[in-house]
Amino acid sequence: MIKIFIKKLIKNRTITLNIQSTEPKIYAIVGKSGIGKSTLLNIIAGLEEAEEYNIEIQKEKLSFQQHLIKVQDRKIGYLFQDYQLFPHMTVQENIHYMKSPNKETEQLINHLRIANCLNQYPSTLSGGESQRVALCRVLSVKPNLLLLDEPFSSLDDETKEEGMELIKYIFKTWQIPIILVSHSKKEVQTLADEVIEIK
Ligand SMILES: Nc1ncnc2c1ncn2[C@@H]1O[C@H](COP(=O)(O)OP(=O)(O)OP(=O)(O)O)[C@@H](O)[C@H]1O
Repeated sequence: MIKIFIKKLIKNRTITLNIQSTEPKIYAIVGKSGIGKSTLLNIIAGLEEAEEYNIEIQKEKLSFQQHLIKVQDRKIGYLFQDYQLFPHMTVQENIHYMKSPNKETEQLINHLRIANCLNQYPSTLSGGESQRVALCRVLSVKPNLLLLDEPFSSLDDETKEEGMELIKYIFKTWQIPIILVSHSKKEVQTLADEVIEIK
C-alpha cells in the first residue's frame, strides 16, 4: 500500500505529486529538466521539506508533520543519480555500512555479480559495477519503497539493458513500489506501470 501526496513550491511554481495504490507498481516520474523531479524524491526520502505532504507506505505514516519519522528509520532505498558510494571505503565496507553482513546481503552480492569486487575501491569500478554496488547497499536494509533517480544515465546501452532487467527482477522478487525518475522514453516504456508527468 502506498499513498503519497506532495505539494512543493519551487521558484514561484507549485508542483504536486499524487500516488495511491494498494498494489506495488513501478512509477515513472517524467517532466522537463529543472521542474523538480529529484526534489520530489528527496521529499519522499525525508531529505527536504515541502509545503504540504502526506506519505504512507505499508500503512506507516512517514511524514505527517507531527509524526515525522527520521530519515534513518524510514525503510526507503534511495539510489542517487551518481550512486554516492563512499570513496574511502571498499565495496564491502560500502555495502555493510548500513547493515552488518548477513545471509540475505550475501545472496544479493552474488545475484548482483559483485562478489569479485568486494575489496576494490569505488574509483576502480565500472559504471555498471558501481550501480550494482549502490543497489546492493540500498537493498540491504530491506526497503519498503525504492527511489531511483536516473539510475542508468551514465551507463552504455548494453549495461543500461542489464540495469533495466535488474530493476524488473527486483520488482518481481521484492514486490515493493518503485519510483523512477527518468528522461528516457525507452526506460519509461520498458519499466513503468504508471507514468506521472510533472507540470
Ligand atoms: N540545493 C538547491 N538549492 C537551490 N535550488 C535548488 C537546489 N536543488 C535544486 N534546486 C532547484 O530546484 C529546481 C528543481 O530541481 P530538481 O533537481 O528537483 O529538478 P529535476 O526535475 O530533477 O531536474 P533534472 O531533470 O535536470 O535532473 C531547479 O530549478 C533547481 O535549480
